[in-house]
Amino acid sequence: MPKVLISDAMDPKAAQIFRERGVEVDEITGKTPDELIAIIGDYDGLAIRSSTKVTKAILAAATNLKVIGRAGIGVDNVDIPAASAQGVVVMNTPFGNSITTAEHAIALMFALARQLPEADASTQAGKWEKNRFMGVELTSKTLGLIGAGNIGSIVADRALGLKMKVVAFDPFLSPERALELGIEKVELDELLARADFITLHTPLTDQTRNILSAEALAKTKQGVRIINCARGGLIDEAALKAGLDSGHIGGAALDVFVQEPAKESPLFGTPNFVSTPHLGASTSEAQVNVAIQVAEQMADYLMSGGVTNALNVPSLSAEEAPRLKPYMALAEKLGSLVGQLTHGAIGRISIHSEGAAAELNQKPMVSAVLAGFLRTQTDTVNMVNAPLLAKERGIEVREVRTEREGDYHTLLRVSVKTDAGERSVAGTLFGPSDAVGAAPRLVELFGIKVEADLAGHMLYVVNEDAPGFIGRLGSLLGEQGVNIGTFHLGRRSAGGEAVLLLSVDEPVTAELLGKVRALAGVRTAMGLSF
Ligand SMILES: NC(=O)C1=CN([C@@H]2O[C@H](COP(=O)(O)OP(=O)(O)OC[C@H]3O[C@@H](n4cnc5c(N)ncnc54)[C@H](O)[C@@H]3O)[C@@H](O)[C@H]2O)C=CC1
Ligand SMILES: O=C(O)CCC(=O)C(=O)O
Repeated sequence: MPKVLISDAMDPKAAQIFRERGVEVDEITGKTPDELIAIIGDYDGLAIRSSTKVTKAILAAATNLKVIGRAGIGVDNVDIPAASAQGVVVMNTPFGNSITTAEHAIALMFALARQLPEADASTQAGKWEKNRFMGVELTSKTLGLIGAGNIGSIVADRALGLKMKVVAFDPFLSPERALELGIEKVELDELLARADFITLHTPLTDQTRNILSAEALAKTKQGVRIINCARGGLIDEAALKAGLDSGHIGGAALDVFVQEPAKESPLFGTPNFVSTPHLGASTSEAQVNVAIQVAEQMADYLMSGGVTNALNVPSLSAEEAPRLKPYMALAEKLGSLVGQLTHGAIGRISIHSEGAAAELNQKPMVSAVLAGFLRTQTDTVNMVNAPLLAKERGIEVREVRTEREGDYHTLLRVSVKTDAGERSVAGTLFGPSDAVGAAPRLVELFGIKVEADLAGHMLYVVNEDAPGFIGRLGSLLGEQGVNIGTFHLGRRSAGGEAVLLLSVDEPVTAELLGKVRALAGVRTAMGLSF
């Protein structure tokens, strides 16, 4: 039974769903990195929010880990390249807390417009300072949106409802989408010059880090009010403090900080500064949503191989997974076969699906071919890191589909291009037509028709097609005490090149290969394993 660790506070629904789905679950929160390193080796899955930092060191200790599930959106607390290199799937729940976070941004905008936190503190201190707290209306003001994705577009919708004008800077926002949202797409400098309020809704990336730098803040309108419910690091906090102190910035509200938890900050105590402790996603509705979603996604993956909302591997629904399973087995075997039979640098791998195979999700099959191929070179490859490793090795990967059926109802062909030219192998599935339960079968090897199961240990021989050869080989194997399980034969033309694929009970030894190669008519002989 797979085992999951929930290492951050999460709605109890998550643990309930894991158990209902047959996944064992431990909830152990508040561990230090070293304490986590000591226990993580026991788990197949790790469910987190933002507190657990999944570093390289933690991943190195996570020898059984298959999936990390983030109950939320931002995954900047996970070392995704390290997870991918280790073959660990990283998933998030992209929509479960968007409304809640957008509402928090709107709440903070109101808090700034009417100085609510300071007015509250003053009133409860018995001061009744009616003249001190003069606010501004939101109606007709311009809201500058940096990032108009899921959360940004909900903020825009709410702001339009408040009769604000919304301008947005987002290089990936299409003009059609801007029109649909009823907002104006602008460049960053124009947004800075026009906005009365600025709200940030981008991930923290190399491009967005310090997007509100000292220089950018200097371009903002006098009295601008700034809200950040996305990530610390998007705003230069020292420059923000200087802008608030000088009065150029009329107010700032931060839910997120460069250093979290933010137990101290030069910004604390600054007039017109409002803060919350990364509460953007903290509503009961959002927490139930993300807990249910993360547990369902992780359980799907651990129990049936379904992949949803993964950031480092193509999606594969739990319904698709059983249909694709035999194809992935076929793809992996074909990849492994070409990997074992090909020597020298590979420039390109092409994966061509024909007939029924072409109607399926190709990405998992491509990953399986690459994993099978690369496993002949490295032990640390799997479906998750195979595309990455192929890229690192400079292998171009091509995907071709032909929906029309050829000789077979369904076919996968894997071709590799090396300095010596391009060669291909092809396989099909035998068995039920919906593929569930069907068995992989090799049908073509380097242009020669041959029918073989690729399983266990095999002897591969290329020889000249001449009378007596099979007898000589059979006698040799008998003398060497090698038991033949299955025997498959194919030839390019009568008297031309022939291939033999024999399944044998034990791995083919170097000594046996030497003797086979010494037989008259043998061009190549190799041992294969699947
Ligand atoms: N405070 C909190 O508790 C929460 C914070 N978040 C944060 O909010 C962020 C946004 O979430 P979503 O809207 O769901 O993400 P999203 O991926 O739907 O939207 C992000 C938008 O940022 C845009 N973007 C990317 N690079 C940009 C750049 N250089 N300049 C301008 N725009 C750029 C993208 O095109 C995209 O439209 C998350 O990455 C997460 O860090 C999310 C949930 C809760
Ligand atoms: O889990 C949380 O409280 C934080 C949510 C968040 O920052 C996110 O989903 O990106």
